[in-house]
Formats: sequence, C-alpha cells, structure tokens
Amino acid sequence: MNTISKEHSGPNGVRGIIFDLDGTLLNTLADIGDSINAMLAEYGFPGHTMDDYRRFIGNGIRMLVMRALPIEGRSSEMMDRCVQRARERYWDNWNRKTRPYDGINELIDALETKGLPKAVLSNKPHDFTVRYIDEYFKGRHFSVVLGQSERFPVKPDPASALEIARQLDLPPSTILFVGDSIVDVQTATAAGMRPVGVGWGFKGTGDLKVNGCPTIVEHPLDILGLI
Ligand SMILES: O=C(O)COP(=O)(O)O
Repeated sequence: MNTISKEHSGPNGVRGIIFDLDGTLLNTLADIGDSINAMLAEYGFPGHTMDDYRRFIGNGIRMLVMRALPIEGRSSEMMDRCVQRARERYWDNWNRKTRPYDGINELIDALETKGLPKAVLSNKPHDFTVRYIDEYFKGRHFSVVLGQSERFPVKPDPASALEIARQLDLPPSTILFVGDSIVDVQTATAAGMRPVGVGWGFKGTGDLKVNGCPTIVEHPLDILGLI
C-alpha cells in the first residue's frame, strides 16, 4: 500500500525529506573502522584511527578501501579482493557499536506525526543500507531506502536523489536533503533540492561552511523548524 501523503506541506513548502545514513542518522564509524582495520590486518597492512575513517568514509566502499590501503596495495586485483573481504568483515561486524544519534528517533517520530514522507539515500552498499534501516528503525516508516548499487552512480551524482523524488512524486525543490558531508550538499544542489548540513556527523561543520552549505543544524530536532 502506498502510504505516501502528498498533502503535507509545512509553512516553508517542504513536502519530503531525504536523509543520508552514515554520520547523519546512525553513528556507524566504529563498526566501519573496526571492519576495515580487521581486513587490513589480514593482509598485513597498517590500520588507521577512527578520525582517519571520518575522512575516508563518504564516497562508497570502493573509495573507502582505496583510501585505507597503502599505495602499493592499490592494484585493481588487490582492490577487488580487499573490497570483497571488507564487505565480509563488515557484514559480520555491522551492528556492534552502531547507534542512532541522540534525537534522531524523536525527529523521525515527529515527521511521522506530521505525515511528511521520509527517505534514505546512502553511498553505503544497498544491502547494508536496507539492513541498517530495518534493524535500527523497526516500526518506523521510510518511503524509499536507496544505497549504492549498479543502478545509479554514487552521490554526488544526483540521479539517485532524483529517483527518490520521482518515487515520492514530489518536485525536487520541495525536498530537504539532510547530510553530514559536502557530498550530500553537492548531491542536493545538483538535484535542485534544499541542502541541510548537520553538525553531529563524521565531518564537522568546517567543510560544510567552507563549501557554502546554506543551512546547518546542530541537533536533529532543529530540522522541525525548517519544514
Ligand atoms: O559509505 C559511505 O561511503 C557513506 O555512506 P553515506 O552516504 O550514508 O554517508
């Protein structure tokens, strides 16, 4: 059954919200970092700090693995093996330390009450993205959940964001796109959506400000004031 309400529109004309996943809805940093470090250790490569992973995450798993590998480990054959092994390690370690950020569940519930359709768009592989939403947001409804797959190029290409707008049957200009990284801001802008940067994620607000993100919120419930 299609539960998308086309009726809702707040005073600011917002009719839908797309959320980034890593660093926006969920703090997945430690599970990702631990998994990649475990993969690196298997191949005898040095690991990285969690702060390093804040910088490495954001452009999909292949880019993450490439950034984590030393230059001499980046042949395409080695990359393929390491990406596969990283996926396996992460599949087994995905939910040990991951938690929603404070205030996220309250925000999701408030949006639910308002009847505003919600979606998730991540550069994390699609199967992981769906698994996270199913596990951490049980009983809460997202109209569309899209992770990275063969179907669309990774963010900041706007194709996947525009596909969500199509599925929500909403004009892109009525959609808030909420994320912690400049990749999300670029995606929103390229899709003609309204970018909202968050201050609690992996990246901090410095990059968002330098790159001209027009709106930055410090707490999830601040988003309610934008719709
Ligand atoms: O896994 C990544 O590269 C980033 O995922 P995100 O798009 O949910 O931040």
